[in-house]
Amino acid sequence: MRVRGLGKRYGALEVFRNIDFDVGAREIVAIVGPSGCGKTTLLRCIDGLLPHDAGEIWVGDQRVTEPIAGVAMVFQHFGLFPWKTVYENVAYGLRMAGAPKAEIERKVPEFVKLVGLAGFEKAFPYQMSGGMQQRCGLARALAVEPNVLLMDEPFAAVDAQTREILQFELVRIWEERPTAMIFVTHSIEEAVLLGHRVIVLKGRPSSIHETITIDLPSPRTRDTLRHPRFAELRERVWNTLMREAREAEFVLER
Ligand SMILES: Nc1ncnc2c1ncn2[C@@H]1O[C@H](COP(=O)(O)OP(=O)(O)OP(=O)(O)O)[C@@H](O)[C@H]1O
Repeated sequence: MRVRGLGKRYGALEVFRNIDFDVGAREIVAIVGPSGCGKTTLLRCIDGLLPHDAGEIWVGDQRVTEPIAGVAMVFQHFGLFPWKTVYENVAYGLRMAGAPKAEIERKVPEFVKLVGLAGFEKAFPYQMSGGMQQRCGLARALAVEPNVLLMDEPFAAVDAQTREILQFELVRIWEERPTAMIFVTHSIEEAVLLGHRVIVLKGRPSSIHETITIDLPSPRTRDTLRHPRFAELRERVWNTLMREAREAEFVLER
């Protein structure tokens, strides 16, 4: 997918401008930036949920001007229907995409299993931990087999231990089902651990300040965290961000 010259404003507030980047079909691009720089807004534009004011978004040969089937989103607060079971939540995305009944019946168990929720098909969100709910959110997004998967701080609402488990689960799942992925996070460590490239947004209105290639071996594992290059790259992103953060007096999670 590609984004060219993208700009967005909310009335008088210009959020970002001149955003240009590509995401390869098997690439994870992480986006970091100070709070309020427009990361969620950018994802919602790419999802077609929000109109953009300038530029273009292309998924394959399809221009995004409204929600399209090839793009799926995983939300920070899971975005599950509380009155629907795991099975029904995962089926929902497929139903919305117009999938026939037989396909839904085949795919839901497949993707529930892929995210490690087999046996929980009949559970409701309130009966599950945050981590399990996010696995369900991931299954729902993946079941439509999107060309682009958008992740908006997907692990921010779970505890630190669960977050670490889910990060490596995501690596495992992505290795099985690679897609283009845009991963928004406040955590520099998470961006470097998961991303093949990290985009740093800055300024008001924000734009891309730097794109850092994460040349760490894949698949990423817990050993990646101890790789000397990991520390170097984390410092590089940190320094880039903190320079901006100090200027703007933002506080960032390291
Ligand atoms: N619907 C809206 N109407 C008006 N302004 C908005 C709206 N949504 C967001 N904003 C503003 O646009 C800017 C970007 O918001 P956005 O949530 O995209 O930033 P973010 O980088 O995702 O923030 P955070 O890291 O805190 O989640 C902020 O100044 C925010 O207050």
